[in-house]
Amino acid sequence: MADTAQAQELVYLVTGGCGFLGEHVVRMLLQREPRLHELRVFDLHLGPWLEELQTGPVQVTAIQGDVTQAHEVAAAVAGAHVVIHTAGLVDVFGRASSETIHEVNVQGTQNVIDACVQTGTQFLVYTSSMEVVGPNIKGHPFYRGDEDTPYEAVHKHPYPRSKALAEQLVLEANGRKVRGGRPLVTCALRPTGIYGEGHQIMRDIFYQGQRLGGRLFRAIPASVEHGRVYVGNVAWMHVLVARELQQRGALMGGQAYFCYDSSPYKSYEDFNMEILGPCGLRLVGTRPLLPYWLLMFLAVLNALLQWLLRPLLLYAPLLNPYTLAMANTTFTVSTNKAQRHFGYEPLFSWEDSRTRTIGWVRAMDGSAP
Ligand SMILES: NC(=O)C1=CN([C@@H]2O[C@H](COP(=O)(O)OP(=O)(O)OC[C@H]3O[C@@H](n4cnc5c(N)ncnc54)[C@H](O)[C@@H]3O)[C@@H](O)[C@H]2O)C=CC1
Ligand SMILES: C[C@H](CCCC(C)(C)O)[C@H]1CC[C@H]2[C@@H]3[C@H](O)CC4=CC(=O)CC[C@]4(C)[C@H]3CC[C@]12C
Repeated sequence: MADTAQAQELVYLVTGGCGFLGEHVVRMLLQREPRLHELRVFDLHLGPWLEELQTGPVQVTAIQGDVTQAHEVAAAVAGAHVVIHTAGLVDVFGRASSETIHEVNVQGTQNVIDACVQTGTQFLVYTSSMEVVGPNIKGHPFYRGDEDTPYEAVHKHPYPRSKALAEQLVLEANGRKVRGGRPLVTCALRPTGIYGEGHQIMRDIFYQGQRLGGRLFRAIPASVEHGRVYVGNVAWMHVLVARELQQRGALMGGQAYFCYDSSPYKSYEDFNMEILGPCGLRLVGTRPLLPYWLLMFLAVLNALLQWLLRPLLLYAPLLNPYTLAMANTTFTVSTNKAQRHFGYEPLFSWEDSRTRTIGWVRAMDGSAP
């Protein structure tokens, strides 16, 4: 818990604070932000675990609310010094309509910016995504790139399009005068594929492997590298950015930073096996068992089935043309911008990150739905 010897004066708001990343940000703030007086956790769905946080020295205020409702956002933001905006609709599987994704990710973000301006909150950290850059639908590799690497970003899918628009809104809002006359200071963090305790897709793939008798079948060439970053390090980066933005606004305001750590560069499936292998799963095949054209055919079939079945039920498998293209395109980051601008070093080594995630998966063993 926070070091109570330091003055506890700050009020933070975390939107989406009950999500996968949001929960880690909330817990990290309580452990590593000694100046915290009140932590507001805003989410559409509040988690029961918030109850156990009420006993510490920091006042934890749970706010059930919707970022698409401007008045709810303004009420939550009023009086906060810092907003960490992680709330978002993460959907690349066709569960939600493109209008809903836009409403939550873009209009929701605009509401957060407006609320900061109206109520006088000066510091805003936005959880963006690697997807604001790529991979693009042309399959161009982004190999060990940084924030300045030129890349043809083409956003056809509603999720990356919404994240790119929202990031642009946040970065362009830097410098706007908030109530009281001070400038708004904003920045954006761009995680690559996050993994760690609570990762829903890892959970789904683990259960899928168990149903298949402890096996997964290789679909992606091992040569395709996919950037991954541990959730604890992403949360730590948010805490650090929020703190340093208050001191180094001139340097950091209006900037975007990739989230990175020492997790190895591997294909999506080989990386998952670093975690799922020690949990009893095996990846069958050194090469994809099905040719790419057949996988694409199945992906298109899934998309067609999704469309046909929509009036009756929601069919949203992992494989669709977009996820196949993503998994098949190299996208890895190599940068030290966060270290240069605000002294970021990963809090968790790769070994720690892996061990913690393996422990979480093992604890699920036997509880398959
Ligand atoms: N999971 C990943 O690999 C990556 C995630 N991100 C970004 O990180 C952020 C958090 O993502 P995750 O934790 O993975 O997703 P998540 O789905 O676990 O968390 C999102 C949270 O936002 C809340 N939320 C959704 N709509 C809301 C609304 N209208 N009003 C209030 N709250 C709402 C949800 O209830 C949920 O608790 C998102 O902005 C996402 O775009 C970025 C890069 C990678
Ligand atoms: C689900 C995909 C893997 C499917 C493998 C297949 C086709 C054989 O069944 C995942 C591959 C890449 C993932 C995405 C990537 O890590 C970047 C992301 C960033 C975000 O902001 C949100 C999550 C995601 C879109 C992530 C989603 C799962 C994959 C598409």
